[in-house]
Amino acid sequence: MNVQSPCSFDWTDGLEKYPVYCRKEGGVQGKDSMFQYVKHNIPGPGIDKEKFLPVFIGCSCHECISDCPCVQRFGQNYTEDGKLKTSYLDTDEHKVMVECNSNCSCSKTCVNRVVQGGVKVRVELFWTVSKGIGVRTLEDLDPGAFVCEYAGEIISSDEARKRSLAQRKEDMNYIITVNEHCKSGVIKTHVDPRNFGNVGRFLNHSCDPNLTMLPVRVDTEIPLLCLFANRKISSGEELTFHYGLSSGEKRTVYSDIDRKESGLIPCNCGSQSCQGYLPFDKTLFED
Ligand SMILES: C[S@@+](CC[C@H](N)C(=O)[O-])C[C@H]1O[C@@H](n2cnc3c(N)ncnc32)[C@H](O)[C@@H]1O
Repeated sequence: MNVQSPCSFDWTDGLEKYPVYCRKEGGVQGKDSMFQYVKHNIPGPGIDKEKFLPVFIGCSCHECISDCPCVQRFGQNYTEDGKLKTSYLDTDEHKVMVECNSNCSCSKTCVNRVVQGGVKVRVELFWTVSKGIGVRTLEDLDPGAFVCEYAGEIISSDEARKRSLAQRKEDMNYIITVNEHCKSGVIKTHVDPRNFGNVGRFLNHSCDPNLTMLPVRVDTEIPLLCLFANRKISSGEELTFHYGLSSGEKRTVYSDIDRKESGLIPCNCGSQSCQGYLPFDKTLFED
């Protein structure tokens, strides 16, 4: 794969470790009118800024191995070479993952700090045949490799519902809702990278994806929605994740007009297990 820059500007505004360029074919315009690049989540409407302040107690380790209090409390989630343990990718039962944080005295290269540094691998944007812009990797990836966050504005459920209803007639939707089921109920996190987002906003959906999204916490209770390779991925492959549970609808039931009313978008992932439509959170479309 040719890693040379195919167009002149870096879509991350120099904020990430590696620049992200876009292949010109398909006539992708400059990004300035589309969105503002942010490396991590920012508070949006309806979110108390205090929720973004550090809440976790720090460790005083030099090297965070098994006796680090953070590792003892939240587990050793990563291998020595910074990959997510693959057992985490094979199960629907996910434990709470918390990394060392800004109250810890370990360095930025601590083995318990994997997702907090931003995009970890070289990627580029490209124009897909039927899904708009997509993201592909410019390097081979092993299972468990961290690729990027799905970062954007964190918004309240009311705001997510308002924005989803407003966006239902548009072709591109960006709001992702993650539901974490815990003893005290369901924690809902809504991220909208449409106006403020990182490279994750260009990841397309697939019914047979090569990335898995998992919530990881660093400083605050608000999780980072992190994307890890769930299998070996070759340089040049498009990176995709599953946008949610299947909507369960059949492709032939809706005409395009009905689709615009219902918010359903036909899925063009091309996989053998394609469910026909992009998944979405129905509760966001109820008045
Ligand atoms: C988060 S954006 C992904 C980036 C988008 N392709 C772009 O050009 O900005 C989600 C939107 O991309 C399109 N998309 C993503 N996956 C798709 C798929 N499998 N089939 C059809 N359209 C898809 C849909 O319009 C969806 O609302």
